Amino acid sequence: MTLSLIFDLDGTLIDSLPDIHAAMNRVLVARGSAPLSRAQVQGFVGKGAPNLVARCVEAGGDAPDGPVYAEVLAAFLREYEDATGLTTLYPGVVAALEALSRAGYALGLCTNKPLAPTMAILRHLDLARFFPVVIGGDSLPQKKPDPAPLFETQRRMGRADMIFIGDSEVDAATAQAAGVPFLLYTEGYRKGPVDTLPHSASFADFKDLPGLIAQITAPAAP
Ligand SMILES: O=C(O)COP(=O)(O)O
Ligand SMILES: [Mg+2]
Repeated sequence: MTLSLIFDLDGTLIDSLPDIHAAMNRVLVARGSAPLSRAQVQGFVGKGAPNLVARCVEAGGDAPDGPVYAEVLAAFLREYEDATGLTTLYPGVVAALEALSRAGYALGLCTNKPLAPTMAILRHLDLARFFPVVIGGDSLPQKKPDPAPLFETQRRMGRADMIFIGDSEVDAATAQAAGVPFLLYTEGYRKGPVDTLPHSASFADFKDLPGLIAQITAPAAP
């Protein structure tokens, strides 16, 4: 078995939005700015913490690249680094990861979330044991949708082929740029309809994932 299964994190394995939203609002309110709604913050998740902060600062009427941005980014990274209490696993994730590792697939993680909070949440939810290779949003100069983080995850895993599994437009674009199959989890933070994202197959329940992967990797009938 030479296949790597590389997973996105936010909106794919975990519902981290409640912690991201709460941490961001603690920072904004402490500065005297208005808090943002959960829907607003959800719309800004996917391209990493610097983009999230730029969009939140902009929503409050400040320049997305000025001194307010720099202060809010530093404060958010501090505030979010170990914010795990409101984050939950999507149903069936652990059983699916156990089944896939038992089946011999190598599992890796490629997220735009910075590495420190990524490792904190993986440990908190006991997911770290599944992922010997983890690439975060600040591990390389490039972030998804640049394919470089995906290729680096695969390189460190030392396997020839990969399937990428994620929830968002950014993940679909990353897989497309890398030229690899993409499985779309439909219950995460996607912005548009499922059929607007290029994908090989989609699933709404992790109990269906092992079967879907077996189907995709099965040799074609003669
Ligand atoms: O932190 C983000 O913006 C998104 O993280 P993800 O790549 O795990 O979805
Ligand atoms: Mg995601």
